Amino acid sequence: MKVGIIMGSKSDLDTMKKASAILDEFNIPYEMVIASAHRTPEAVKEFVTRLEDEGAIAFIAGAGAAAHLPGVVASFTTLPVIGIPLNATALKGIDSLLAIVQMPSGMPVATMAVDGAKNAALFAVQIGAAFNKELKEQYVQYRKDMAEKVLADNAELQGAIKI
Ligand SMILES: Nc1c(C(=O)O)ncn1[C@@H]1O[C@H](COP(=O)(O)O)[C@@H](O)[C@H]1O
Repeated sequence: MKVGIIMGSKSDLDTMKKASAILDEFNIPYEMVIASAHRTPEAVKEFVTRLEDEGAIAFIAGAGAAAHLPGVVASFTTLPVIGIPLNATALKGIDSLLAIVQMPSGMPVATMAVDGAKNAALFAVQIGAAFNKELKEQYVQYRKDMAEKVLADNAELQGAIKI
């Protein structure tokens, strides 16, 4: 099980590292590359087709501005593509959000929130967990830990209010 992470520019790296951090947490192998549908189209095709041949389960594709990258990744694979619109221009991610979410019928890209790299990786975890019992258990535990933290935060707040 492997995930392909692709971003359009080195300037996207800080945000995209939030996706690789989650995959690290779940011990899911990944390859992360900078490749652009506009600037290096052949590299995008090579990466996507190679990872699909190697048994990848999904792609995470992040791009800002005129974000054609996730759609172009989808054109080269039948695997699920998770798109992350990135805040990279004066339009603050609205440009890339609209570019990614408005895929033509028949060519879906699962679109996350602007800069939603963490959720993109969790979505990939969910895809893997549907077919892997161990990963599902890990993800269920992740949800429990998150719920416990909210409950603990609230208990702390209630304690502070009483004082
Ligand atoms: N949207 C795309 C694509 C593409 O869609 O192929 N290639 C680069 N970019 C985006 O352009 C923004 C600015 O890139 P630079 O900082 O390199 O000028 C980045 O957010 C990148 O993802």
